[in-house]
Amino acid sequence: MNLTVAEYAKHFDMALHLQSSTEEDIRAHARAARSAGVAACYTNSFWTPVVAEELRGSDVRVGTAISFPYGCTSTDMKFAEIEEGLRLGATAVDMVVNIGRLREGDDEFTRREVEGLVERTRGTALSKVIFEVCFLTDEEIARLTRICSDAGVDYVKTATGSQGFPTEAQVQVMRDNITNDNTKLKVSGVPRTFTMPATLWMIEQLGVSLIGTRSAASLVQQYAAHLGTN
Ligand SMILES: O=C[C@H](O)COP(=O)(O)O
Repeated sequence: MNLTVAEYAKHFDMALHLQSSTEEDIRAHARAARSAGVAACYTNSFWTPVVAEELRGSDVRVGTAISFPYGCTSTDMKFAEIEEGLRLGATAVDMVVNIGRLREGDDEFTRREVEGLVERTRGTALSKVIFEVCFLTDEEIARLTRICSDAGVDYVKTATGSQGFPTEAQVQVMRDNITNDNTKLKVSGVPRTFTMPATLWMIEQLGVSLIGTRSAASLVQQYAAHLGTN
């Protein structure tokens, strides 16, 4: 594929979702994301205005995470959190689905949440739905992927990074159940020790469009060094 460093960087969403983060931690995270030239810089929604301020004038999207990490706040709370995030400058919105309702087979409930995200973000921000595949069967992963893709979600996303790691087989189930060209694949929740060559394999062989990780800036540096030695 021979990606340039800038092209490689745009395959990353850099995320910092730690309860202990101070405002200075968040500002440093946003500055590092800006300097690395990643696709988006994510935090929990409280920090959205701070990230928006740090990223002003750059092409790095302001990412906000909704009902993160458990996904079990009420639907109205999720929608209010999305609307506030957009008002405060978010240009990419990742929402965790209600895993329990999905496992119960309540597709109508799931569809309503997912469609609510798409309606609110359309034309303003990218929409991404977070699954937490470690809790789901392949059938549930396939069903949720189809619901998201049919609803017009921009990205289906494997995990929050706070629970189990997604497997390659689970990523393939997601990829194989995307129903149209508009929905892409974001892999996150991968082991924090994963390597730059592993990210290239995900992008080039597994059909992954975005990788969500706190390690994004370091991976971009590793890729630049790798190109420098080739
Ligand atoms: O949204 C989730 C994050 O991209 C996960 O990143 P992390 O596993 O490095 O915390």
